Amino acid sequence: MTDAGVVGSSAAEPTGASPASSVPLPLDADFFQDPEAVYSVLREEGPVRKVVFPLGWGEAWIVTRYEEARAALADPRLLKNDRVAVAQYLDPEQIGEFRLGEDEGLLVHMLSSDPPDHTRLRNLVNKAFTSRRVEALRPRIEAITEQLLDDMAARGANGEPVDLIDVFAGPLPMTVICELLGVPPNDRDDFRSWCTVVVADDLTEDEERTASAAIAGYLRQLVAAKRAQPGEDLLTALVQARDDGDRLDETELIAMAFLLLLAGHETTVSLIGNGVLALLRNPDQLHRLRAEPSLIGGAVEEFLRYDGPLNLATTRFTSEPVRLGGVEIPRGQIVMVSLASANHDQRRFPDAGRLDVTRRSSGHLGFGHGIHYCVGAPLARLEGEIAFRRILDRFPELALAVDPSEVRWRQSFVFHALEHLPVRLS
Ligand code: HEM
Repeated sequence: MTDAGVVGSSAAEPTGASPASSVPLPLDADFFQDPEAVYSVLREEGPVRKVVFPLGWGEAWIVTRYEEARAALADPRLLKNDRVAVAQYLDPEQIGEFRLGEDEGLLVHMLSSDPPDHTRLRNLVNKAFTSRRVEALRPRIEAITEQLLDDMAARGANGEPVDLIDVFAGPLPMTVICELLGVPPNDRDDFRSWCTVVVADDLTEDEERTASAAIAGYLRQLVAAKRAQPGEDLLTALVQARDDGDRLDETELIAMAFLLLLAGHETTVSLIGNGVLALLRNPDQLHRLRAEPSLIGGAVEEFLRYDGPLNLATTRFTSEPVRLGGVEIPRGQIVMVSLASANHDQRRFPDAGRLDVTRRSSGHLGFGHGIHYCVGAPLARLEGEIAFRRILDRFPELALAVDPSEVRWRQSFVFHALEHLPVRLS
């Protein structure tokens, strides 16, 4: 990587380079602590520009303004299926590092499919995540929340610091999605640790293959167990859909389970963690929310906009030249849409850098947009609403247990997630 035109190694300096000449994107330790410092520069330069990702990921186009990001997410010329892309127009070298779990078939899921496969796969689970079906989970989610907060209270008694991610924000969504899919309690820790490995950005090929093989092997066994002994869970329903008809094949079934489990917990952890941190850093907003709990639903949307769990949307490829915000992206290019940047675009959200729990944040891109819009959004919203309501109610003296500058973000291009969130309850 050269120094020429580095965006944001001093993030304040615009590059002046044309959108078609690539500049290295400084996704270094500083970036993860404050992505907005880089995005604000990129956004002012233009809506779209070509960049080089570190760690040998190669070149891609990054979309940073709201209008263009929304348009890109809904553009049918931007495809998701990299197997088709490689077969038809993409240099396999180009996307080497943008793949995950390919050898094990974990990738043949809806989020890396295009219509008609995407439509077929999504239709199999759409119904399980409608607002009405999800609302039926409320009592169970409340019970899990209460139990976890009891544990947290016990650990935090006498003013001891507790890690909110470890004891609450992590286990809540993991327990909910595992119960929904029918993953036995004893297997959950293993699954979570494989997932943590598989989503890391700096894996060697060997590490990635080992983690993907462990996940795929485990899920194959789980599917076999559901066949032998059907349950009342979503995975059993998917196994039956596979066996009763021709609606998905065995590899797609495993990949679907992987996607739902991974997407179902990796992100919601950060809705809770990032949201609690945002409130603790903005005491006026915390007071407002405590005084008016009816604002919590809207506040969850604002957390998703202000410091959402995903930095970038997943990889897309141009199947033909695409003009976006006046910039021509040639055919066969990788396009990364920055959800975090779009959600901070002043053109769409005035005073975007300010947390405002009364803001009308609808239209934010935290759950994506277009046909891949998050299928689990109703579940994530419900978990978020319950989590914030109960945390604020039970811990009126909740405070950060470290200086705000000591809070560290995980080094991940895609996820915007805290490593830990040490808090005191009293
Ligand atoms: C706050 C929590 C969550 C956030 C911020 C989030 C965000 C997103 C985003 C941005 C996308 C689109 C990615 C893209 O277009 O590249 C997506 C897709 C998806 N999400 Fe979520 N998600 C969350 C929770 C969940 C949960 C709880 C589930 C549960 C099953 C889930 C399942 C999925 C699935 C299956 C897709 C793929 C949809 C498709 O391709 O049609 N997500 N999510």
